[in-house]
Amino acid sequence: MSLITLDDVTKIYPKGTRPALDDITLHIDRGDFVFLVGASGSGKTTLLSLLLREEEATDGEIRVAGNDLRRLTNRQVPQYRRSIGFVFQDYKLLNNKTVWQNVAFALEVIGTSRSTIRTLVPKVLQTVGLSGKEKNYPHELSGGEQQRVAIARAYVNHPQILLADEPTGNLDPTTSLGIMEVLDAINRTGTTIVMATHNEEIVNSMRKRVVELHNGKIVRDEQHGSYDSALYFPDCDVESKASNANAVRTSEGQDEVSGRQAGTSDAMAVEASADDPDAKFRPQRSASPQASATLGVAQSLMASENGDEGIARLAHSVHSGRTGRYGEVFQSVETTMTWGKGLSAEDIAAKREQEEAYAKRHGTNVETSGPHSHEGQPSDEQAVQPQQGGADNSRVAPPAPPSPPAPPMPPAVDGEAATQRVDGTQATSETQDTSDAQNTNDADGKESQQS
Ligand SMILES: Nc1ncnc2c1ncn2[C@@H]1O[C@H](COP(=O)(O)OP(=O)(O)OP(=O)(O)O)[C@@H](O)[C@H]1O
Repeated sequence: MSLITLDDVTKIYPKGTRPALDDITLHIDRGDFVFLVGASGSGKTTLLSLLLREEEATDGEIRVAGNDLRRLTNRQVPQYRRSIGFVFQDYKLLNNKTVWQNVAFALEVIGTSRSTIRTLVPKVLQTVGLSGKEKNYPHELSGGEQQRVAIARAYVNHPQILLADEPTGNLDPTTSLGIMEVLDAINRTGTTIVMATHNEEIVNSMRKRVVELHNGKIVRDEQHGSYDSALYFPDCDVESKASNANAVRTSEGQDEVSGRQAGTSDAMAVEASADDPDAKFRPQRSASPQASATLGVAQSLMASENGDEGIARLAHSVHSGRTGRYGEVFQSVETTMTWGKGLSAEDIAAKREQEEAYAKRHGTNVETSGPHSHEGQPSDEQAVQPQQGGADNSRVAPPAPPSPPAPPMPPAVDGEAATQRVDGTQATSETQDTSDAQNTNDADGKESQQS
């Protein structure tokens, strides 16, 4: 029996002019990874809201993990939501709490003992690559790091279902890759993931099940599916980038179809071996089943040879600069400046000065020459630059890119980008003892407690 079933479900909002969901039927099995795709307004968020029981269906039956959501009383809803992790596009962290406190809070509200919290929080933070950031506040983190906190908070209770609404929507391709690695590893422990996204690069690389919505109806439900965002974002700028990207692909002789087929069978092999995905990583000693699961994810993340083909493809795609139509258009200023190298605005400015001085000395053009521009490769200095405060703290070593793109020359350093960086010099977190996390109040946190 499926873990999630929607049968003939319709949702009409009170002020809606048409059904947001129109008689949809969808069954999702335990352990599935499902991408919900479709144009803006097609009903993706509505579907997730119904599963989270934030909204109620106008018609039809929804069952989640044995719960008939029509029969759930309002008093039972909070308890129900605790069995589901939820990750939002805009993170929804508690800004007045540290990383540790944000994650611990999710456990406190369900009455987890302090000792279990002390065991679980560091493990889940390790899982998402945030060890060392425990005392930072959300404003001291990059977008990718904030999303990792949100995932840690959603996953710390090891829910059987994790719903994610555009979790990479605000992130650059490199950072998104790190987030997908975490979600993929979580999925491999058996957690069912339903993720709404517009990011075709992710969908096409991961080749999971794809459910496509259009005007509230399911128009496609495909195993190992793909997605063409140009259908939904037919902007001319995007279109021209798309044709350029396709030209690059063709000239490189990349066989999309055969690649896809190979990937499909690989993906199937991964799924076939997923009957007991925890087995390989099961820890010898652990405080609880939750701790085991969390540690399992951490171990699978660190054992890169266990990474699945979808992530490898995504890493290859991102690192070779094929960031896709949507990705290119939505690259953040921060990424454009650093190309995911984790360089601070100050570092970039210094590097720029260095290059200009070099060009002046040698009478060459700064765009085409300089100490760090040989053959279009990033300099060694850039490559080994510590990731302090960088967009992606993942410990996962993605497959080596065959030929990394030259880092784009940075535009003038602006204050906005500078403030997005985490430079680790903030004093606020230093005064906060980690143990305070266990003494957090809940009054102010209720507003955004996830799930
Ligand atoms: N609270 C609401 N009241 C009335 N109409 C709503 C409400 N929320 C969503 N809708 C409508 O329901 C439809 C589906 O919206 P939904 O947010 O589910 O789409 P979506 O696919 O998630 O879009 P996006 O990709 O932009 O997030 C849209 O027509 C939207 O305007």
